[in-house]
Amino acid sequence: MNAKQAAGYRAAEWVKDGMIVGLGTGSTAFYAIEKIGERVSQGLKIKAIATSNASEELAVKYNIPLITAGDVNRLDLAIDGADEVDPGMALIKGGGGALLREKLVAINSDRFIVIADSGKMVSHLGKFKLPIELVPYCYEWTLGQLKNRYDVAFEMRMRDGELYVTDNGNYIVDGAFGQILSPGQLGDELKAMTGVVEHGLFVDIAHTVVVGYEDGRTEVIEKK
Ligand SMILES: O=C(CO)[C@H](O)[C@H](O)COP(=O)(O)O
Repeated sequence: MNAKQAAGYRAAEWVKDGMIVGLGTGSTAFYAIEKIGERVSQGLKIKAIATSNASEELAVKYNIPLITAGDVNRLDLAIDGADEVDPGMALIKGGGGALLREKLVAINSDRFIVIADSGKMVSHLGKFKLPIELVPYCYEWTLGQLKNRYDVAFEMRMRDGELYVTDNGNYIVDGAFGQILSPGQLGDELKAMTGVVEHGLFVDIAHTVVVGYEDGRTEVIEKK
């Protein structure tokens, strides 16, 4: 068992019969989905909503019944990975490009459980480049605004030589902020910029962090 698997499997224990569950995206969320799928095959009765096309495919593969947002008002639980987690449980997410759907699912869940290998735990956010989702229309102007406002390197995310396109049809720019001292303030500023759809700072959203270690141990940290 590796650290991501340990965290994902442990978080899957929170899922109970009758719950509506948000399924995260990425290599750690994969293990949570795998374990939930195993429990569904043993009779667990839940419904789920996926945060990306990739996670939806996994849910289908594991016969996890899926719903859409129109079917429910809120979720009982969401389980998702993170790229960085600070001591106050603020996160950087979006390394896998699913930040918008992930944030929508997380903020509409009664409990948001973050699953992370111990290497994701940091004293300050920002070493991991912050993903920012942009509307494709005139994105060059939005990028220009970002560059004018912040003295950091911004790089449009690419895939196979083309601009990376999210499941929502948007672009992503990654910002090398270095050390983010006020994630809430930076998040508010980014959100206020026309052309920015969403950013990967998740502040005051997580309720629980499950940290996985390489020897298979896990540690559960609850919000104070
Ligand atoms: O935010 C995400 C996807 O948008 C992921 O949760 C994050 O990138 C962590 O991924 P992994 O578990 O593969 O390290």
